[in-house]
Amino acid sequence: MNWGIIGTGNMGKVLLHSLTTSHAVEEENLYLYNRTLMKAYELLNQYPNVHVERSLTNMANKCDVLLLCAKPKEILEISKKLQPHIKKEQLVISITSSISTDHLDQILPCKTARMIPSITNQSLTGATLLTFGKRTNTMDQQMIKQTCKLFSNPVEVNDDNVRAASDIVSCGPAFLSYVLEDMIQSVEQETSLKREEAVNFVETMVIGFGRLLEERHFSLETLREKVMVKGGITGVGMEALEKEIHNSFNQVFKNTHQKFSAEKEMVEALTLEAKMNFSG
Ligand SMILES: NC(=O)c1ccc[n+]([C@@H]2O[C@H](COP(=O)([O-])OP(=O)(O)OC[C@H]3O[C@@H](n4cnc5c(N)ncnc54)[C@H](OP(=O)(O)O)[C@@H]3O)[C@@H](O)[C@H]2O)c1
Repeated sequence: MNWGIIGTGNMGKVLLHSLTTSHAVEEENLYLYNRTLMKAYELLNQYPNVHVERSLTNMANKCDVLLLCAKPKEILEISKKLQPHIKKEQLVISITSSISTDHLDQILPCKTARMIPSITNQSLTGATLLTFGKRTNTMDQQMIKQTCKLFSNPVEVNDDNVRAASDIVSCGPAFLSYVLEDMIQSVEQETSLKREEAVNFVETMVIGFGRLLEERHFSLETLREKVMVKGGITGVGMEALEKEIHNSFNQVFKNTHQKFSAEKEMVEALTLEAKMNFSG
């Protein structure tokens, strides 16, 4: 089975890495296409046996599964261009929350799915969020799940929960990095610890923290309880933290959902326009 990655930016590259290193797809069965073709050709240095194609038509002709790894508006443009070349048994997958399988179904005559990756998939961990289009059958769904299982923990999500789940799974690593960077900045301002040492301590701590959770030694709650002696040193630190950051993620999720609604409105309008052009 041949897989294609259309768009070799951040996420296209993460998926290229996770699909090949997990052997979910062998390099010989992977096809790449990017708007700026040179960037796709450059990937041959790292992945010498993948194929780079010069057009979307070639991608449609050669691949059974196509991953659309671009921004929402770009995905719609790509889908419109693919439309005349796609057959009903092919599978086209959106990797972005605001392009649902219903949107793709309105433009394309084939099977569709949504597969939202996370940067954590690069190290063959973390979740992928899956939604299956109405034209997929059980075999298609099993095939996608089994493929994702080789580099992640696949979880099915519906349209109502997709944004909240993506906020944690996909945006979460950026949010947590920010919080940890803030910890480093504060320790540098308030103590004699040098930045380089602080970075090293934080990175080592986070890797150990992840491993404790992975090995199921603690839940988040029991871990916190274990470390924090109330009235002890962690306890007084926690008092300050509770005052400063408690509930601060509420606004984060309000913002992401507001942007998501605006993006969905834009996608709805452009999908309708594309549909009318095809039928007219
Ligand atoms: N970042 C994350 O952790 C994450 C996680 C899950 C989902 N996502 C979603 O993934 C999507 C892509 O994000 P990204 O960070 O990978 O974006 P990105 O780095 O900007 O990559 C987009 C790629 O698509 C290419 N492209 C655009 N239009 C094209 C066309 N018509 N034909 C072929 N290639 C085209 C671009 O080519 P050029 O080289 O010419 O610009 C670029 O390489 C976004 O919708 C985002 O919401 C991101």
